[in-house]
Amino acid sequence: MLRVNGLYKKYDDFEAIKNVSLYIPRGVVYGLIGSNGAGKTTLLKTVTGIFEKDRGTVTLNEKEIYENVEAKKKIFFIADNPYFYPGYTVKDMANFYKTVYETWDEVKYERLRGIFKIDENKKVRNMSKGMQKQVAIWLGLSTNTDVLILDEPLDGLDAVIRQRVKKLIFHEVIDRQLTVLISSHNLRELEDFCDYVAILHSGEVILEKEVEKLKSSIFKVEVAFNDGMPEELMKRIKLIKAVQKGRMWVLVVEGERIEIEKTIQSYNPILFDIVSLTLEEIFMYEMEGIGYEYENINY
Ligand SMILES: Nc1ncnc2c1ncn2[C@@H]1O[C@H](COP(=O)(O)OP(=O)(O)OP(=O)(O)O)[C@@H](O)[C@H]1O
Repeated sequence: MLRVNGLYKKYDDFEAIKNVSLYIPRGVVYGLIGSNGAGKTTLLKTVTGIFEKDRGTVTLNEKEIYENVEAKKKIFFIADNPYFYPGYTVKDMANFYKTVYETWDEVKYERLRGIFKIDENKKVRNMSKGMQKQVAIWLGLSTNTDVLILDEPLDGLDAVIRQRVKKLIFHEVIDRQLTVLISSHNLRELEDFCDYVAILHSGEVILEKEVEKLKSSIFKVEVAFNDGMPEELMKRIKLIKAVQKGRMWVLVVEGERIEIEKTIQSYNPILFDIVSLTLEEIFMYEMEGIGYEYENINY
């Protein structure tokens, strides 16, 4: 598993990463969300050892990654603007990675060639940005490393390719317990893809949660009663937010769905509906709860 503990990274006097700790178990997809300038790229490049850290530890299976060639061979990093050697074709890059990563899987490379449908004899730098991203993902998956770290890999890819890439990565997670750390601006993009999500804001992790737990622990309720909202009910449920719209109340409630239903139904509402929230809505309410102005964060 990948563990980041008390990580700090400065650019001169500017502290871009402040005391970040993450625990990423093997075989999960871990999403890192943050607005422009939140520190995602800095964090990922510091985790992979491209940038030197100022403080803290980053370990893979309890072994420090910094200046540890063996540990680094288990990780493949796809940058937001992936680097390719000048004049190199996809095939040339593949041959280069073959010499670096002992885990390189030629059969997978060939299989993915059929999926991405990109000419392996074309110079990568002459390709469009989206195609270059696809090449990076194609090569990254072919290295067959234990860990794949991706900085906004889906940006610049069209909707069909985005789904295809997600599916390919997902299969690797299921089939061989690949561990994925992926950054994005977009909660909606990662909603159906991640097991865990963390929000980075001004270099700090302000929220980290397991997606399934989150989604099964917070609900939106629309409810109305003949004689108004019973005061006692408000005390019996864990209320995050309550908004009155005429006779109807919209409540955001934390807890088990069945328990919430049972409690509210016991007051004989004349209207009652309970729905799950999107990840974006959950984060919005959670962050309001811890005092962050979500609107100002603008993910
Ligand atoms: N080389 C650098 N020198 C000085 N400051 C830097 C450098 N690189 C990044 N920063 C600053 O560090 C902060 C975090 O930048 P970073 O690129 O890590 O954010 P990000 O979350 O990846 O942003 P984006 O979503 O826009 O790519 C920003 O305030 C940025 O201006």
